[in-house]
Amino acid sequence: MRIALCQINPTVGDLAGNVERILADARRAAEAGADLAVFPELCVTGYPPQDLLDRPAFLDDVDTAVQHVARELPASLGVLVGAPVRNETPVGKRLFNTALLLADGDLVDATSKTLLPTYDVFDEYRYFEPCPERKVMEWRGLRLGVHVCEDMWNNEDQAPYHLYASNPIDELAALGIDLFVNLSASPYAVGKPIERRLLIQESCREHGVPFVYVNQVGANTELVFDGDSQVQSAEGEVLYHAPLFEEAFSVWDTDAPGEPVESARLGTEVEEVTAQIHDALVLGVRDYVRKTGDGVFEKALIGLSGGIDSAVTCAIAAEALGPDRVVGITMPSAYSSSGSVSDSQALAENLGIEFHEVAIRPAVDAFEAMLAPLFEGTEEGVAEENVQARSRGVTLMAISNKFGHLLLTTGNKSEMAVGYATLYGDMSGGLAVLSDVLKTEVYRVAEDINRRAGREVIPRATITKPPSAELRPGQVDQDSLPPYDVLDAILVGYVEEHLSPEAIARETGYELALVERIAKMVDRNEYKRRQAAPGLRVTGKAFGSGRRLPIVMQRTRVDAAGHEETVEGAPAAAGVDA
Ligand SMILES: Nc1ncnc2c1ncn2[C@@H]1O[C@H](COP(=O)(O)OP(=O)(O)OC[C@H]2O[C@@H]([n+]3cccc(C(=O)O)c3)[C@H](O)[C@@H]2O)[C@@H](O)[C@H]1O
Ligand SMILES: Nc1ncnc2c1ncn2[C@@H]1O[C@H](COP(=O)(O)OP(=O)(O)OP(=O)(O)O)[C@@H](O)[C@H]1O
Ligand SMILES: NC(=O)CC[C@H](N)C(=O)O
Repeated sequence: MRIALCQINPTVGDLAGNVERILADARRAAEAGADLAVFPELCVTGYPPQDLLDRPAFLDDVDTAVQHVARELPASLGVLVGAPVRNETPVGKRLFNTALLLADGDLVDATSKTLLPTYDVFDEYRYFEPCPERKVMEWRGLRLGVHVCEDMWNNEDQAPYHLYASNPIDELAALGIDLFVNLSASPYAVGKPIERRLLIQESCREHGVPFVYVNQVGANTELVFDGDSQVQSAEGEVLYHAPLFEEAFSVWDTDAPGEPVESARLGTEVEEVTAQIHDALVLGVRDYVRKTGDGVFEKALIGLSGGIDSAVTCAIAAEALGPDRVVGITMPSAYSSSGSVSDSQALAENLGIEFHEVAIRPAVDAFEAMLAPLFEGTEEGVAEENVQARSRGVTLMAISNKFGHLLLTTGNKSEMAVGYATLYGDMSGGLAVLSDVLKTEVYRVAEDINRRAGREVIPRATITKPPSAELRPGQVDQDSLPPYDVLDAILVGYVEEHLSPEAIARETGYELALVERIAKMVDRNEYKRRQAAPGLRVTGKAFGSGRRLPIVMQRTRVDAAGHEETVEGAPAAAGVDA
């Protein structure tokens, strides 16, 4: 049997567009002599459809879209597509997350997802009822073990579960199948390609059954899907591997399976991981701009400080959209270094983007004069510093409003973790490009950008200067933060691995007092992150919908002797110098 792997990029809610994409690949599959075309999980709606699934009219439209796909398919081609299907019984959640086998105008067979991920960014049990039974789909004489995404992920590393009670892979194999077929919508995170590779390999080897895996590609809001569709032999050798971060189409023949191919871009080396992060961010920006509204965003807008974060954000935007669709604005204040303008200008020239200078001094002076009577007798401090960041925010949002540009925010994960950003200042904007990229990784992405270009795109001075908010004379980030390699190691433990300060101090060897101070900053700045622009997720634990912590909390505990101990307080107002 010839099987087409259709790694398409659906847009959430775009039923007409998604149907068109499915039919285009179905026609291609038929032309290539395929018997079956496999598409990703929920490809008719795009993943994740979230609460669109609560709208009856949307579900009616999905049914119509599926019928249309079936009707318009090339004759005798079978397609496996993912769509939500109503649960007609009166018990349980109202929908199933289903893989539909369509051919010749009809629904031939269907099977639904059993393991519904409900952790991190996934919320499937909110909508779907788990499928209680396993079945084999027969097509063109082959017994197919069709299942949906998480159904193949019954491994102990899946937070926050131990093993699921059911194991669809083992259960399908026990029914006697010729081939596993997985329809996925599995977002990228550092480490994911290698994890998938090994998981599929384990299933193949354990059961002696080959595996066809088809994943969605493209970005939908914060999630970036890398694709990574593949075929593995019964021995767990890779026979086909789709390119990451782009649409792909390929036909694989079960009767002529071919030789093992090179395992490319697994992300086992640091440079590979950095390159993957870079590609994920580029795709994330491109698809956000392309898929939001009615193509409202002709251009992206970035405040250029001469620093590393705005430079990397800008270079990614230029790659995603083309340099003619990116606008950089430098906005010097009284405390800006001369490099803030010249390095920004050099970056703009290197990228070939539109570039303007708007001095914020008149605005800052005006605010100071306006507030002088009220602030009389007080010491200068964060309030005055933040007026600068906010004057820049107002300026950028004015430009955004006037020309309809999308303002990109530049804060990285390290800064967003500890609240090192100004609300309604540099946090103004619609999409946070780097908010899941630690500062130490931002430097690696900058080097990667220059390496790929084979020239200096990000100016060397931008990479080597000490990071500074430039909100007061001589300020550098390290006045109030530990060096970024130290900070990032602590943040990985606290944010990504959920470790206690004590465990982090033990593991890293850093002083407990330092680790506790950072942990406290992370906790206290939850309110800021809740108001932040959505960010592109590239790690297993990003700020955003996959990390839900209370804003209002007091962390206390009782020691063994029954005494109350304050662990971390969360007073009503706290800046970064907690
Ligand atoms: N729990 C809570 N719930 C709701 N609101 C809360 C709150 N705690 C404080 N607030 C409010 O938040 C305000 C404080 O937040 P905010 O006004 O942003 O100000 P804040 O966090 O105090 O200051 C911003 C800090 O970020 C640094 N910064 C700024 C800009 C760029 C960079 C950089 O290098 O990238 C660094 C800057 O040096 C400064 O230390 C308080 O005045 C209060 O109104
Ligand atoms: N002089 C400036 N001109 C234009 N934009 C600025 C300027 N200063 C700050 N910004 C904007 O505010 C963001 C936060 O800047 P800041 O310099 O305070 O911190 P940062 O996190 O070190 O960022 P960067 O590495 O980009 O400098 C910048 O990324 C930039 O978008
Ligand atoms: N859509 C899904 O079921 C995704 C969950 C899965 N573990 C993944 O990320 O690959």
